[in-house]
Amino acid sequence: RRDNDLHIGGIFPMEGEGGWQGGQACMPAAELALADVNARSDLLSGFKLRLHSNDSKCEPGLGASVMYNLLYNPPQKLLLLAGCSTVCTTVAEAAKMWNLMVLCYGASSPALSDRSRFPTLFRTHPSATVHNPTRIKLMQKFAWSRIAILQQAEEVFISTVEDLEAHCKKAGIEIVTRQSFLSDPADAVRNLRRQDARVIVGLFYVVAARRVLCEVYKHRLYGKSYVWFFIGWYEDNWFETNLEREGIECTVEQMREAAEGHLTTEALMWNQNANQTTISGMTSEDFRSRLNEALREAGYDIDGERYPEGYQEAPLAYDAVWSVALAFNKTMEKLQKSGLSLKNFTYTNKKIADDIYEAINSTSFLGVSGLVAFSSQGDRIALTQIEQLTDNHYVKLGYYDTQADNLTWLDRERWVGGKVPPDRTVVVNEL
Ligand SMILES: CC1(C)CO[C@@H](CC(=O)O)CN1
Repeated sequence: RRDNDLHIGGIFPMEGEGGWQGGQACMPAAELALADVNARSDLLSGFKLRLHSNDSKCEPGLGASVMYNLLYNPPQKLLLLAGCSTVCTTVAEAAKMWNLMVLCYGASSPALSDRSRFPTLFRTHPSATVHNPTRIKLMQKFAWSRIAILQQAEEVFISTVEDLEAHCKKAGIEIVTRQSFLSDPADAVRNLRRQDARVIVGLFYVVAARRVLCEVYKHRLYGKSYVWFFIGWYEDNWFETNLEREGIECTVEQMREAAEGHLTTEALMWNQNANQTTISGMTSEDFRSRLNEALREAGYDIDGERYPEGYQEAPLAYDAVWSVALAFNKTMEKLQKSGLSLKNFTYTNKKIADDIYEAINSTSFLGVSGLVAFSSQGDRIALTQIEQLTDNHYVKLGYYDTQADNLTWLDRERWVGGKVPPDRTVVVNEL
Protein backbone atom coordinates (compact mmCIF):
# COMPACT_ATOMS: atom_id res chain seq x y z
CA ARG A 1 0.00 0.00 0.00
CA ARG A 2 1.47 3.36 -1.03
CA ASP A 3 2.16 5.47 2.04
CA ASN A 4 1.00 8.70 0.44
CA ASP A 5 -2.64 7.59 0.68
CA LEU A 6 -5.08 9.16 3.13
CA HIS A 7 -7.87 6.67 3.80
CA ILE A 8 -11.49 7.45 4.70
CA GLY A 9 -14.46 5.14 5.18
CA GLY A 10 -17.67 5.58 3.18
CA ILE A 11 -20.98 4.11 4.40
CA PHE A 12 -23.68 4.38 1.71
CA PRO A 13 -27.33 3.20 1.80
CA MET A 14 -27.42 1.39 -1.56
CA GLU A 15 -30.48 -0.87 -1.25
CA GLY A 16 -32.78 -2.19 1.42
CA GLU A 17 -36.46 -2.12 2.32
CA GLY A 18 -37.04 0.87 4.57
CA GLY A 19 -35.48 4.29 4.79
CA TRP A 20 -33.54 6.16 2.15
CA GLN A 21 -31.42 4.40 -0.48
CA GLY A 22 -29.68 7.64 -1.39
CA GLY A 23 -26.27 5.97 -1.77
CA GLN A 24 -27.33 5.03 -5.30
CA ALA A 25 -26.60 8.57 -6.51
CA CYS A 26 -24.49 9.78 -3.58
CA MET A 27 -21.73 7.17 -3.92
CA PRO A 28 -21.11 8.02 -7.60
CA ALA A 29 -21.14 11.72 -6.64
CA ALA A 30 -18.57 11.09 -3.88
CA GLU A 31 -16.39 9.18 -6.35
CA LEU A 32 -16.54 12.10 -8.80
CA ALA A 33 -15.35 14.41 -6.02
CA LEU A 34 -12.57 11.99 -5.06
CA ALA A 35 -11.27 12.04 -8.66
CA ASP A 36 -11.50 15.84 -8.74
CA VAL A 37 -9.66 16.52 -5.48
CA ASN A 38 -6.97 13.92 -6.30
CA ALA A 39 -6.44 15.63 -9.67
CA ARG A 40 -5.66 18.93 -7.91
CA SER A 41 -1.88 19.28 -7.43
CA ASP A 42 -2.45 22.17 -5.01
CA LEU A 43 -4.36 19.97 -2.53
CA LEU A 44 -3.03 17.46 0.05
CA SER A 45 0.62 18.10 -0.97
CA GLY A 46 1.19 14.91 -2.90
CA PHE A 47 -1.12 12.72 -0.80
CA LYS A 48 -4.14 11.01 -2.39
CA LEU A 49 -7.55 10.54 -0.77
CA ARG A 50 -8.78 6.94 -0.83
CA LEU A 51 -12.46 6.06 -0.15
CA HIS A 52 -13.32 2.61 1.20
CA SER A 53 -17.07 2.18 0.60
CA ASN A 54 -19.64 -0.25 1.95
CA ASP A 55 -23.44 -0.64 1.83
CA SER A 56 -25.43 0.08 5.02
CA LYS A 57 -28.88 -0.49 3.43
CA CYS A 58 -29.88 2.42 5.67
CA GLU A 59 -29.92 -0.05 8.58
CA PRO A 60 -28.11 1.11 11.75
CA GLY A 61 -27.05 -2.43 12.71
CA LEU A 62 -25.46 -3.12 9.32
CA GLY A 63 -24.01 0.38 9.40
CA ALA A 64 -22.35 -0.39 12.75
CA SER A 65 -20.86 -3.67 11.51
CA VAL A 66 -19.59 -1.96 8.34
CA MET A 67 -17.99 0.69 10.55
CA TYR A 68 -16.26 -1.93 12.71
CA ASN A 69 -14.94 -3.65 9.58
CA LEU A 70 -13.58 -0.34 8.32
CA LEU A 71 -11.90 0.37 11.66
CA TYR A 72 -10.57 -3.09 12.46
CA ASN A 73 -9.17 -3.77 9.03
CA PRO A 74 -6.13 -1.93 7.68
CA PRO A 75 -5.46 0.61 6.39
CA GLN A 76 -6.29 2.95 9.24
CA LYS A 77 -9.08 5.39 8.42
CA LEU A 78 -8.97 9.14 9.12
CA LEU A 79 -12.72 9.92 8.91
CA LEU A 80 -16.11 8.38 8.06
CA LEU A 81 -18.70 9.51 5.51
CA ALA A 82 -22.26 8.25 6.14
CA GLY A 83 -25.89 8.68 5.00
CA CYS A 84 -29.36 8.03 6.53
CA SER A 85 -30.26 9.54 9.90
CA THR A 86 -30.48 6.17 11.66
CA VAL A 87 -27.03 5.05 10.45
CA CYS A 88 -25.44 8.45 11.17
CA THR A 89 -26.85 8.38 14.69
CA THR A 90 -25.25 4.99 15.40
CA VAL A 91 -21.96 5.71 13.60
CA ALA A 92 -21.52 9.24 14.98
CA GLU A 93 -22.28 8.16 18.56
CA ALA A 94 -19.56 5.47 18.35
CA ALA A 95 -16.96 7.20 16.14
CA LYS A 96 -15.85 9.57 18.92
CA MET A 97 -14.36 6.53 20.71
CA TRP A 98 -11.88 6.26 17.80
CA ASN A 99 -11.37 10.03 17.59
CA LEU A 100 -12.96 9.98 14.14
CA MET A 101 -14.87 12.81 12.51
CA VAL A 102 -18.13 11.76 10.82
CA LEU A 103 -19.44 13.70 7.80
CA CYS A 104 -23.07 12.91 6.97
CA TYR A 105 -24.31 13.80 3.46
CA GLY A 106 -27.82 12.35 3.92
CA ALA A 107 -29.13 12.84 7.45
CA SER A 108 -31.96 15.22 8.24
CA SER A 109 -32.89 14.22 11.79
CA PRO A 110 -32.93 17.18 14.22
CA ALA A 111 -31.73 14.80 16.97
CA LEU A 112 -28.28 14.86 15.35
CA SER A 113 -27.83 18.53 16.31
CA ASP A 114 -26.42 17.53 19.70
CA ARG A 115 -22.73 18.05 20.44
CA SER A 116 -22.98 16.16 23.75
CA ARG A 117 -24.03 12.96 21.94
CA PHE A 118 -22.21 13.60 18.64
CA PRO A 119 -19.07 15.67 19.38
CA THR A 120 -17.38 14.81 16.06
CA LEU A 121 -20.40 14.98 13.71
CA PHE A 122 -20.73 17.37 10.77
CA ARG A 123 -23.34 17.15 8.03
CA THR A 124 -23.59 18.71 4.57
CA HIS A 125 -27.30 17.70 4.67
CA PRO A 126 -29.34 20.31 6.57
CA SER A 127 -31.47 19.35 9.55
CA ALA A 128 -35.25 19.12 8.98
CA THR A 129 -35.52 22.08 11.34
CA VAL A 130 -34.11 24.29 8.56
CA HIS A 131 -37.71 24.61 7.26
CA ASN A 132 -39.02 26.19 10.47
CA PRO A 133 -37.62 29.74 10.29
CA THR A 134 -38.93 29.82 6.69
CA ARG A 135 -42.41 28.73 7.79
CA ILE A 136 -42.40 31.45 10.48
CA LYS A 137 -41.23 34.05 7.96
CA LEU A 138 -44.15 33.19 5.64
CA MET A 139 -46.66 33.30 8.50
CA GLN A 140 -45.41 36.77 9.40
CA LYS A 141 -45.54 37.86 5.75
CA PHE A 142 -49.19 36.82 5.40
CA ALA A 143 -50.18 37.83 8.96
CA TRP A 144 -51.05 34.28 10.08
CA SER A 145 -50.67 34.17 13.86
CA ARG A 146 -53.02 31.24 14.51
CA ILE A 147 -51.90 27.90 13.03
CA ALA A 148 -52.37 24.14 13.44
CA ILE A 149 -49.91 21.26 13.08
CA LEU A 150 -50.61 17.82 11.61
CA GLN A 151 -47.78 15.32 11.89
CA GLN A 152 -46.93 11.67 11.45
CA ALA A 153 -45.61 10.06 14.67
CA GLU A 154 -42.01 9.62 13.46
CA GLU A 155 -38.93 10.79 15.37
CA VAL A 156 -37.78 13.23 12.68
CA PHE A 157 -41.21 14.97 12.62
CA ILE A 158 -41.69 14.89 16.40
CA SER A 159 -38.40 16.74 16.97
CA THR A 160 -39.09 19.10 14.04
CA VAL A 161 -42.46 20.03 15.57
CA GLU A 162 -40.82 20.69 18.96
CA ASP A 163 -38.47 23.11 17.22
CA LEU A 164 -41.38 24.69 15.31
CA GLU A 165 -43.35 25.18 18.54
CA ALA A 166 -40.37 26.98 20.07
CA HIS A 167 -40.14 29.27 17.01
CA CYS A 168 -43.92 29.93 17.16
CA LYS A 169 -43.75 30.86 20.83
CA LYS A 170 -40.89 33.29 20.16
CA ALA A 171 -42.81 34.82 17.25
CA GLY A 172 -46.10 35.07 19.14
CA ILE A 173 -47.84 32.61 16.81
CA GLU A 174 -50.57 30.55 18.52
CA ILE A 175 -50.80 26.81 17.79
CA VAL A 176 -54.51 26.07 18.13
CA THR A 177 -54.01 22.31 17.85
CA ARG A 178 -51.29 19.75 17.21
CA GLN A 179 -52.67 16.51 15.76
CA SER A 180 -50.53 13.41 15.21
CA PHE A 181 -51.20 10.01 13.67
CA LEU A 182 -49.28 6.79 13.20
CA SER A 183 -50.45 5.74 9.73
CA ASP A 184 -54.19 6.59 9.44
CA PRO A 185 -54.76 10.37 9.49
CA ALA A 186 -58.58 10.29 9.40
CA ASP A 187 -59.25 11.17 13.05
CA ALA A 188 -56.46 13.74 13.17
CA VAL A 189 -57.81 15.54 10.08
CA ARG A 190 -61.34 15.48 11.48
CA ASN A 191 -60.05 17.14 14.66
CA LEU A 192 -58.49 19.93 12.60
CA ARG A 193 -61.93 20.86 11.32
CA ARG A 194 -63.34 20.80 14.86
CA GLN A 195 -60.68 23.31 15.95
CA ASP A 196 -61.44 25.54 12.95
CA ALA A 197 -57.81 25.27 11.79
CA ARG A 198 -57.16 27.36 8.70
CA VAL A 199 -53.35 27.49 8.34
CA ILE A 200 -51.94 23.99 8.77
CA VAL A 201 -48.32 22.77 8.75
CA GLY A 202 -48.15 19.14 7.61
CA LEU A 203 -45.17 16.94 8.50
CA PHE A 204 -45.21 13.38 7.18
CA TYR A 205 -43.59 11.08 4.64
CA VAL A 206 -44.99 11.05 1.12
CA VAL A 207 -47.18 7.90 1.50
CA ALA A 208 -48.85 9.41 4.54
CA ALA A 209 -49.16 12.71 2.64
CA ARG A 210 -51.39 11.05 0.04
CA ARG A 211 -53.64 9.66 2.76
CA VAL A 212 -53.81 13.07 4.44
CA LEU A 213 -54.72 14.81 1.18
CA CYS A 214 -57.63 12.44 0.52
CA GLU A 215 -58.94 13.00 4.06
CA VAL A 216 -58.56 16.74 3.50
CA TYR A 217 -60.68 16.37 0.38
CA LYS A 218 -63.36 14.38 2.24
CA HIS A 219 -63.52 16.93 5.08
CA ARG A 220 -63.34 19.86 2.66
CA LEU A 221 -60.36 21.35 4.51
CA TYR A 222 -59.05 23.00 1.35
CA GLY A 223 -59.84 25.86 -1.02
CA LYS A 224 -60.10 29.60 -0.43
CA SER A 225 -60.29 29.41 3.36
CA TYR A 226 -57.31 27.13 3.98
CA VAL A 227 -53.53 27.16 3.59
CA TRP A 228 -51.43 23.99 3.81
CA PHE A 229 -47.65 23.83 4.27
CA PHE A 230 -46.28 20.54 2.93
CA ILE A 231 -42.68 19.32 2.74
CA GLY A 232 -41.06 20.22 -0.59
CA TRP A 233 -38.92 17.14 -1.23
CA TYR A 234 -41.68 14.80 -2.37
CA GLU A 235 -41.59 13.97 -6.10
CA ASP A 236 -43.41 16.61 -8.17
CA ASN A 237 -46.56 14.59 -8.97
CA TRP A 238 -46.70 12.86 -5.57
CA PHE A 239 -50.45 13.56 -5.09
CA GLU A 240 -51.44 11.75 -8.34
CA THR A 241 -49.35 8.57 -8.20
CA ASN A 242 -49.75 5.18 -6.47
CA LEU A 243 -53.39 5.98 -5.51
CA GLU A 244 -54.67 2.50 -6.42
CA ARG A 245 -51.65 0.68 -5.00
CA GLU A 246 -51.93 2.50 -1.66
CA GLY A 247 -55.71 2.19 -1.37
CA ILE A 248 -56.37 5.93 -1.65
CA GLU A 249 -60.13 6.35 -2.17
CA CYS A 250 -59.90 9.74 -3.90
CA THR A 251 -59.58 10.18 -7.65
CA VAL A 252 -56.71 12.06 -9.29
CA GLU A 253 -59.05 15.00 -9.91
CA GLN A 254 -60.12 15.10 -6.25
CA MET A 255 -56.48 14.93 -5.09
CA ARG A 256 -55.58 17.78 -7.47
CA GLU A 257 -58.49 19.88 -6.22
CA ALA A 258 -57.44 19.37 -2.57
CA ALA A 259 -53.78 20.02 -3.37
CA GLU A 260 -54.36 23.25 -5.34
CA GLY A 261 -52.64 26.24 -3.76
CA HIS A 262 -50.58 24.47 -1.07
CA LEU A 263 -47.17 25.84 -0.14
CA THR A 264 -43.98 23.81 0.26
CA THR A 265 -40.61 24.50 1.91
CA GLU A 266 -37.38 22.61 1.29
CA ALA A 267 -33.65 23.05 1.75
CA LEU A 268 -31.73 24.01 -1.39
CA MET A 269 -29.30 21.22 -2.33
CA TRP A 270 -28.24 22.41 -5.80
CA ASN A 271 -26.58 25.82 -6.07
CA GLN A 272 -29.28 28.03 -7.62
CA ASN A 273 -26.95 30.33 -9.49
CA ALA A 274 -26.49 27.90 -12.38
CA ASN A 275 -23.58 29.77 -13.98
CA GLN A 276 -21.68 30.48 -10.76
CA THR A 277 -18.31 28.68 -10.81
CA THR A 278 -17.74 26.66 -7.63
CA ILE A 279 -14.50 25.58 -5.92
CA SER A 280 -14.21 22.56 -8.25
CA GLY A 281 -14.27 24.85 -11.30
CA MET A 282 -17.71 23.48 -12.23
CA THR A 283 -21.09 25.17 -12.09
CA SER A 284 -23.90 23.11 -10.53
CA GLU A 285 -25.19 22.43 -14.04
CA ASP A 286 -21.75 21.15 -15.12
CA PHE A 287 -21.91 18.87 -12.09
CA ARG A 288 -25.37 17.67 -13.14
CA SER A 289 -24.07 16.73 -16.61
CA ARG A 290 -21.09 14.83 -15.17
CA LEU A 291 -23.24 13.06 -12.59
CA ASN A 292 -25.78 12.08 -15.26
CA GLU A 293 -22.95 10.66 -17.38
CA ALA A 294 -21.61 8.66 -14.43
CA LEU A 295 -25.11 7.35 -13.65
CA ARG A 296 -25.70 6.34 -17.31
CA GLU A 297 -22.46 4.35 -17.15
CA ALA A 298 -23.74 2.77 -13.93
CA GLY A 299 -26.81 1.64 -15.91
CA TYR A 300 -29.46 4.20 -14.91
CA ASP A 301 -31.80 5.37 -17.70
CA ILE A 302 -31.31 9.08 -16.95
CA ASP A 303 -32.67 10.16 -20.35
CA GLY A 304 -35.80 8.16 -19.54
CA GLU A 305 -36.08 10.17 -16.31
CA ARG A 306 -35.29 7.02 -14.30
CA TYR A 307 -33.22 8.69 -11.56
CA PRO A 308 -31.67 6.67 -8.72
CA GLU A 309 -32.59 7.54 -5.15
CA GLY A 310 -30.40 10.26 -3.67
CA TYR A 311 -30.15 12.22 -6.93
CA GLN A 312 -31.46 15.33 -5.18
CA GLU A 313 -28.86 14.95 -2.40
CA ALA A 314 -25.92 14.07 -4.71
CA PRO A 315 -24.38 17.59 -4.44
CA LEU A 316 -24.25 17.10 -0.66
CA ALA A 317 -22.11 13.97 -1.08
CA TYR A 318 -19.89 15.64 -3.68
CA ASP A 319 -19.33 18.64 -1.39
CA ALA A 320 -18.78 16.38 1.64
CA VAL A 321 -15.68 14.93 -0.03
CA TRP A 322 -14.46 18.45 -0.87
CA SER A 323 -15.02 19.45 2.76
CA VAL A 324 -12.81 16.53 3.82
CA ALA A 325 -10.09 17.33 1.29
CA LEU A 326 -9.98 21.03 2.25
CA ALA A 327 -9.97 20.21 5.98
CA PHE A 328 -7.20 17.62 5.56
CA ASN A 329 -5.27 20.16 3.48
CA LYS A 330 -5.57 22.75 6.26
CA THR A 331 -4.59 20.15 8.89
CA MET A 332 -1.57 18.98 6.87
CA GLU A 333 -0.29 22.57 6.67
CA LYS A 334 -0.66 22.93 10.43
CA LEU A 335 0.95 19.56 11.23
CA GLN A 336 3.90 20.22 8.88
CA LYS A 337 4.92 23.11 11.18
CA SER A 338 5.67 20.51 13.87
CA GLY A 339 7.18 18.01 11.44
CA LEU A 340 4.08 15.81 11.49
CA SER A 341 1.49 14.71 8.91
CA LEU A 342 -1.89 13.01 8.88
CA LYS A 343 0.02 9.73 8.57
CA ASN A 344 0.79 10.23 12.26
CA PHE A 345 -2.90 10.00 13.15
CA THR A 346 -3.99 7.01 15.22
CA TYR A 347 -7.38 6.21 16.75
CA THR A 348 -6.02 7.30 20.12
CA ASN A 349 -4.48 10.55 18.88
CA LYS A 350 -6.92 13.16 20.16
CA LYS A 351 -4.52 16.02 19.34
CA ILE A 352 -4.65 15.42 15.58
CA ALA A 353 -8.39 14.67 15.84
CA ASP A 354 -8.87 18.12 17.38
CA ASP A 355 -6.87 19.67 14.52
CA ILE A 356 -9.13 17.94 11.98
CA TYR A 357 -12.22 19.04 13.96
CA GLU A 358 -11.05 22.66 13.94
CA ALA A 359 -10.38 22.51 10.19
CA ILE A 360 -13.85 21.11 9.38
CA ASN A 361 -15.51 23.47 11.84
CA SER A 362 -14.09 26.47 9.94
CA THR A 363 -15.18 25.17 6.51
CA SER A 364 -16.44 27.83 4.15
CA PHE A 365 -16.41 27.34 0.37
CA LEU A 366 -18.80 27.52 -2.58
CA GLY A 367 -19.74 23.98 -3.54
CA VAL A 368 -22.19 22.61 -6.10
CA SER A 369 -24.74 22.55 -3.23
CA GLY A 370 -24.14 26.23 -2.49
CA LEU A 371 -22.08 27.79 0.30
CA VAL A 372 -20.77 24.97 2.52
CA ALA A 373 -20.48 25.99 6.17
CA PHE A 374 -21.43 24.37 9.47
CA SER A 375 -23.08 25.66 12.66
CA SER A 376 -21.49 25.02 16.06
CA GLN A 377 -23.66 21.87 16.20
CA GLY A 378 -22.11 20.67 12.95
CA ASP A 379 -25.34 21.38 11.03
CA ARG A 380 -25.26 22.46 7.40
CA ILE A 381 -26.20 26.12 7.00
CA ALA A 382 -28.52 26.16 3.97
CA LEU A 383 -30.95 28.31 2.04
CA THR A 384 -34.56 27.19 1.70
CA GLN A 385 -36.89 27.41 -1.26
CA ILE A 386 -40.63 28.14 -1.15
CA GLU A 387 -43.00 26.86 -3.85
CA GLN A 388 -46.76 26.78 -4.43
CA LEU A 389 -48.80 24.24 -6.38
CA THR A 390 -50.71 26.26 -8.98
CA ASP A 391 -52.70 24.64 -11.81
CA ASN A 392 -51.11 21.32 -10.95
CA HIS A 393 -47.47 22.34 -11.14
CA TYR A 394 -45.02 23.82 -8.63
CA VAL A 395 -44.19 27.51 -9.01
CA LYS A 396 -41.14 28.99 -7.27
CA LEU A 397 -42.34 31.72 -4.89
CA GLY A 398 -39.00 32.64 -3.32
CA TYR A 399 -35.95 31.77 -1.24
CA TYR A 400 -35.06 32.38 2.40
CA ASP A 401 -31.64 32.93 3.96
CA THR A 402 -32.19 32.28 7.67
CA GLN A 403 -28.75 33.55 8.71
CA ALA A 404 -29.35 36.94 7.08
CA ASP A 405 -33.12 36.86 7.69
CA ASN A 406 -33.44 37.72 3.99
CA LEU A 407 -36.58 36.61 2.08
CA THR A 408 -36.27 36.87 -1.73
CA TRP A 409 -39.90 37.03 -2.89
CA LEU A 410 -40.96 36.72 -6.54
CA ASP A 411 -44.60 37.85 -6.08
CA ARG A 412 -45.96 34.84 -7.95
CA GLU A 413 -48.29 33.53 -5.26
CA ARG A 414 -51.95 32.99 -6.20
CA TRP A 415 -54.83 32.28 -3.84
CA VAL A 416 -57.91 30.23 -4.77
CA GLY A 417 -60.23 32.92 -3.44
CA GLY A 418 -58.23 35.75 -5.01
CA LYS A 419 -56.92 37.01 -1.67
CA VAL A 420 -54.72 35.74 1.19
CA PRO A 421 -56.81 33.32 3.27
CA PRO A 422 -57.25 34.60 6.87
CA ASP A 423 -55.97 32.43 9.75
CA ARG A 424 -59.39 32.44 11.47
CA THR A 425 -63.08 32.93 10.82
CA VAL A 426 -63.57 36.62 10.08
CA VAL A 427 -66.80 38.05 11.50
CA VAL A 428 -68.00 40.90 9.32
CA ASN A 429 -70.03 43.34 11.45
CA GLU A 430 -73.10 44.56 9.57
CA LEU A 431 -72.82 48.35 9.64
C1 LIG B 1 -34.61 15.30 2.10
C2 LIG B 1 -34.35 13.86 2.52
C3 LIG B 1 -35.17 12.90 1.69
C4 LIG B 1 -34.69 13.68 4.01
O1 LIG B 1 -34.23 12.43 4.49
C5 LIG B 1 -32.80 12.21 4.32
C6 LIG B 1 -32.47 10.83 4.80
C7 LIG B 1 -32.48 10.71 6.32
O2 LIG B 1 -32.57 11.74 7.03
O3 LIG B 1 -32.39 9.57 6.79
C8 LIG B 1 -32.43 12.36 2.86
N1 LIG B 1 -32.94 13.60 2.31
